[in-house]
Amino acid sequence: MTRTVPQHPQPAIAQHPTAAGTHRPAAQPPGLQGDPHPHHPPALLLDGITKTYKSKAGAVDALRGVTYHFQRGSYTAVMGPSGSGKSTLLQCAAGLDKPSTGAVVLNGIPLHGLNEVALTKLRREQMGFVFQAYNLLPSLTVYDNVALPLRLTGKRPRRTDVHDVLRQVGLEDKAKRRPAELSGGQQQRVAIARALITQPAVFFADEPTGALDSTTSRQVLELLRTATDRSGQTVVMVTHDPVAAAYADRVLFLSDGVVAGSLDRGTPQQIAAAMSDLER
Ligand SMILES: Nc1ncnc2c1ncn2[C@@H]1O[C@H](COP(=O)(O)OP(=O)(O)OP(=O)(O)O)[C@@H](O)[C@H]1O
Repeated sequence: MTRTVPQHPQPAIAQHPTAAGTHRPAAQPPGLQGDPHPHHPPALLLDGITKTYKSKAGAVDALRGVTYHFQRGSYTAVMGPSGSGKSTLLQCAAGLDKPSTGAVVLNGIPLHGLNEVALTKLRREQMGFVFQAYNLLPSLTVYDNVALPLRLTGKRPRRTDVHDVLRQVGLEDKAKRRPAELSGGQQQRVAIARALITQPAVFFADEPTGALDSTTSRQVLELLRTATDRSGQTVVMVTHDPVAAAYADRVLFLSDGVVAGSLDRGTPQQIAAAMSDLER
């Protein structure tokens, strides 16, 4: 894939003309649809997804037609103003919520064709989750927290595999501790080890560094970077932080429920400038 680094003060992102100030579902131009590959299915395909939340206060169109190909081994940050649909996109992409229309296809498997049991199985086997709340089980040791996803899929975790992922996140010596005995950054690294153990095709990360200081944030972001560079895994990460987003190959900007633009290999400064253009 050719990467271009736009030089500010040129426009940092190519904005889609219908993205702002309109509530019509907008067909995205091909340039904003990721990188369709003629021979390999993308790790994750969002195909024209919309999401409308209905409540007593009325309907909210959180996503208004998003088509995007996340290629295998890519690391994509999703950014956008508050309320632009980032969390909704992640929830739909990970099968935690259903789009109102459109399809989500993971490794060639359409999620809408699966019942709850099959969806849960696919999620456990092919997706890894790293969220701001670490969601570790407090009564289990670090070792058992990391081994849990394998146990849930009925596999017997091999000690060497658990120790191997703990070593990757630099916590081999903490295997017998409980989460409450670790710092926030260490807990997040346990959460990453737990996501790594099943070797998922796609990692979904929602503000993974939101609660961390800059040193531990860097460690966590580098671990996700390594997952793509060494193992060809795919990362989709929602973040508000331009420094975190700069670890990605590409930043995808959402605005008002549509893809408003993208920026490849941007520096934190370029990403921040693009964000403020979007919020203007
Ligand atoms: N369960 C829900 N019921 C009704 N409306 C919702 C629900 N969840 C989200 N929304 C609305 O959908 C829109 C998109 O929300 P979403 O949480 O996806 O945005 P976001 O970009 O992740 O925002 P933030 O950066 O503030 O977390 C917002 O207008 C929000 O109010």
